[in-house]
Amino acid sequence: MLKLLKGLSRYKGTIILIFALVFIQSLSDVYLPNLMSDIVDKGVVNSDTNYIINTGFKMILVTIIGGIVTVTASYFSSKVAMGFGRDLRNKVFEKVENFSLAEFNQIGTASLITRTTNDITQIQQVLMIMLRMMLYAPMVAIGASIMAIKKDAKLSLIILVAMPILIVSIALILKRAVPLFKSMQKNVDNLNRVLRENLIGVRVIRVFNKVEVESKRFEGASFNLCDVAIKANQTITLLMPLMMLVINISILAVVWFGGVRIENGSMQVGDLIAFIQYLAQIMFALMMLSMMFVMIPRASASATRINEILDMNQTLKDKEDALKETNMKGYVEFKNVSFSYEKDSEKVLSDISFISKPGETTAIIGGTGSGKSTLVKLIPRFFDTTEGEVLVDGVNVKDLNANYLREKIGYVPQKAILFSGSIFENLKYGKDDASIEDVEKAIEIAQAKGFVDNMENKEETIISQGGTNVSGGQKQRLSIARAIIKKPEIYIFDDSFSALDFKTDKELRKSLVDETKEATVILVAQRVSSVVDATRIIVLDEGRVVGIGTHKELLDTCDIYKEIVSSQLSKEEM
Ligand SMILES: Nc1ncnc2c1ncn2[C@@H]1O[C@H](COP(=O)(O)OP(=O)(O)OP(=O)(O)O)[C@@H](O)[C@H]1O
Repeated sequence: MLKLLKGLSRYKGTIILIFALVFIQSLSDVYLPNLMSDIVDKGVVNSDTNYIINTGFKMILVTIIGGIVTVTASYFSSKVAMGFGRDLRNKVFEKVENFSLAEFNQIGTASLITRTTNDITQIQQVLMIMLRMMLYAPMVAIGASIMAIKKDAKLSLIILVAMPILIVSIALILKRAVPLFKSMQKNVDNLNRVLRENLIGVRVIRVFNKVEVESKRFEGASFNLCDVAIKANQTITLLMPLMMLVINISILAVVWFGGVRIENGSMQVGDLIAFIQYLAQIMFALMMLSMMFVMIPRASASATRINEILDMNQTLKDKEDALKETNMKGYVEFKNVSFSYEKDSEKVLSDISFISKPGETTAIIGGTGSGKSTLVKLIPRFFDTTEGEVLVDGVNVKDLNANYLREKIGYVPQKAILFSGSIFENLKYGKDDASIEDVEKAIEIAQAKGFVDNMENKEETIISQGGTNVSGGQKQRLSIARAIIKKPEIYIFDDSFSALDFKTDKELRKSLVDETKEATVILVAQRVSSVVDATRIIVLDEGRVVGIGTHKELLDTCDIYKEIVSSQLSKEEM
């Protein structure tokens, strides 16, 4: 937590101001009972109305000052806490944006969302209270103790007895509550995960009639969180009655012994009234401190979770001398590349080597799970190779600046992703300064013109969140258009034509020929018709290259390719 709080340094001035205000607030709070006792002992006892009025005005003045500084301190502490939360959220977001897919896998999307929202809110809340109470509570406890001793040292022995009882009870309650609060965060994570899966998979859940099963799963996660939250809060609510009991018994003792001392003439009535107020102040200060101690461990659990993200070793970080320039354009080379998703786990790709030059199309075909998508993901460096090298323009992608590398690539993922916003905005993702003409041209090449023109607002039509208001094939064509508009040196189509009908697939490939003639095209496909014209076809089987060549060559040399082809084409077509 302390490590995170270092980020507060930019608010140093405001924090000093808050502490100064809180200092004045505590002085005014401790001073008020003293004035009260003066009114009774000097004003009421001597029937001195002037003294009562003057001191009364003084009390009003001190109260007004106290009120103003309290409100101002609250205002500034909220400002600092919210600003700090905003900075931290941005920092976490920036870090996550640069995560490799492996790091996403490691923490999980649901947990990343909880950490960026709920966990940071915990820290914000505790910070706001800390800024106000960290100084105020000890100041009031010490100030009120000194004043109480000054009023009557012997009666202060009651405080000496009550305080340890209170402190031990608080400590016992916290010992039980803190682990419960820590586990609450884990349960929030779990609830988010289940909710997210349910929202994304709602159609599948309905069609498989699993609504009830999923409701139960959600209920389970929800009840778990509820149980822990109830237990934690039940434990904490014990604090209040317990403290009130100790405070009230102490007040009773003070009134009892104070009464005896007044009768003896060793104490004045006003002092007794002030003493009771000081006692209450001390006890409430302790209560505030204990509340802070409840919140700090919960926030520190959140801080640990946030630090986990901030400290994460970014495996795909750019080297300091990463290149931002190359002599060649659009060359892709795999040199004995092997890859496994996790250390020591089975290889998903083994010993892959090939070269693809501008003007050439390299198609990758193979059964499901044979490693096709994994292979193309190594080119924009979503992952690093386990063995061997991936070279772009003759340079190992590890030595290239990531932005520079990705600027060269137009990547169309297997699962088309569109963002909420207009079609125009979505396509401009490929090129910031794209004109409407650029967009229209890209739409035409991607065979999307037909359906875009039929939409009421054409390119200005709004795509809803997750692209749910366009069909799978339309989404694919728009994401192809987004890559085309970029005019990249390297096109990567990861099974990007799978949702298109044969006719559109054919027309799209035809129109792409012209557009991509100076670029390198790497194309993953399941359909033979999509790969027959490729310069070279790589046949993958369980991560290994079992054939490489043109359609004709492979028909003669590669049995697996022959099998794939014969399952899709008639003898005449072959
Ligand atoms: N993020 C990941 N973490 C761990 N393993 C993965 C991950 N992604 C894929 N794999 C595994 O890697 C292997 C190859 O997957 P890949 O997606 O590259 O296959 P593919 O040939 O593209 O399949 P498909 O044609 O079905 O899309 C599979 O066995 C898969 O289980």
